Amino acid sequence: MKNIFLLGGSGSIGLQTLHVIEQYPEDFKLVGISLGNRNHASNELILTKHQPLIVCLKDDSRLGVYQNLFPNTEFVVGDEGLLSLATYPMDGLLVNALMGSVGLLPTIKAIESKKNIALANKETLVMAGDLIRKWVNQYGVKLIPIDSEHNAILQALLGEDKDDIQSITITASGGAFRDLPREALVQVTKGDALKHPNWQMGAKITIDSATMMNKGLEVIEAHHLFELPYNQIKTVIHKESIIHGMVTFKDESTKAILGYPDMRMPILYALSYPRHLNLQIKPLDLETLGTLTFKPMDFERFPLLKLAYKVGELGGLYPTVMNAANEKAVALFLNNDITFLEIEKLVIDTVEHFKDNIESPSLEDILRCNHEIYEKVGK
Ligand SMILES: NC(=O)C1=CN([C@@H]2O[C@H](COP(=O)(O)OP(=O)(O)OC[C@H]3O[C@@H](n4cnc5c(N)ncnc54)[C@H](OP(=O)(O)O)[C@@H]3O)[C@@H](O)[C@H]2O)C=CC1
Ligand SMILES: CC(=O)[C@@H](O)[C@H](O)COP(=O)(O)O
Ligand SMILES: [Mn+2]
Repeated sequence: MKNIFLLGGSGSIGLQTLHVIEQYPEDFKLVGISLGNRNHASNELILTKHQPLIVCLKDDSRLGVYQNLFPNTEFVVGDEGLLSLATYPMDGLLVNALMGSVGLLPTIKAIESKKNIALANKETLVMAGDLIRKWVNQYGVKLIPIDSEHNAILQALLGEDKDDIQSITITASGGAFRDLPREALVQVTKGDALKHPNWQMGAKITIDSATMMNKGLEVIEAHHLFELPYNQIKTVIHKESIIHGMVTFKDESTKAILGYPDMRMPILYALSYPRHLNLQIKPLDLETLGTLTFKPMDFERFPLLKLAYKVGELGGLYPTVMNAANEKAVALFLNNDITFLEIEKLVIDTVEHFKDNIESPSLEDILRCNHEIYEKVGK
């Protein structure tokens, strides 16, 4: 039985993780969870069903209500509460399904408390990939990606020698506006941008997908996960999202992992790694699948992906700057404060004006930079 600590339990990945856990009562036990404020009825159902030992609430607005309903559960609150959950003194796997930079510190604290990590929160690796890799090695824990492309590449790499890799390829659906030229982006709305063609996901990543920032974050995430230079990390538009990731070896043979777009597959693999357990989802049927299509990535059409490669190469605080600017710009867009194209502009301008890079920043440098950029962008 594996103990599971789930951060971001009320979100898209969080709820799908719960769905997976519920299919395997003999294998996984939810012992800790963090929950937001979106749906209290759903939160109460989760707590009734799983009876976790510790629960982190986003704020204390309904703390008393929860404490009365679940007197045997320990409740903690806010950012400090996330750290208490991450460091809970019990072995287990921490699933980080938080959205954004808030995910970084709990990941680090969980590593220090020797928990294995199943990581959906890609922002963690974008901001502090070098430090995370160092701590993962130092504390001897596993870091397993949930992000579908990286999870697929992890599967394709199992049993292979890193020296035999020629390149890895991350596929991109193209997002909500993949068929629109740049000129048409002037008039797109929030509602349009939130319509992802293939995946049902949280709002922030859905917008990142429409700007192609998501692929940029994923390229940096892959650099840290697989310890590959950026010229060995490729992206291609694959609008069906059936192939999630590929590894090409030096002899030109290529391994690809396929499946319908359903996050329960990579989530289960991250929970059961390196085993593949039964999963009751739509079986892949090649006969009805039809044609799989591929288009070269257009870096002029998607300048944020081009920026991410540049920022990744520059290293230091640059990925944190890009990530913080993007997180703020997307929040402003979702709040109807800026237009879709202003997301790109804010992110590019912020990176261009940044002059205080540090080659090997400490965690404190990264957190301070993240906070300063987030506060400054859009002001
Ligand atoms: N959704 C997907 O299919 C995929 C997601 N990812 C990555 O996984 C992560 C989560 O994505 P997704 O599930 O879509 O996002 P959601 O927005 O659906 O869920 C995010 C979760 O984090 C919680 N949260 C956000 N901010 C805070 C905070 N400050 N304090 C405490 N809790 C907080 C939310 O609470 P609340 O309920 O209140 O909003 C929610 O539980 C992201 O990094 C994303 O890039 C990667 C691949 C696929
Ligand atoms: C499901 C998943 O892993 C997302 O990160 C997905 O990749 C988003 O789709 P895009 O390919 O459009 O970015
Ligand atoms: Mn992905």
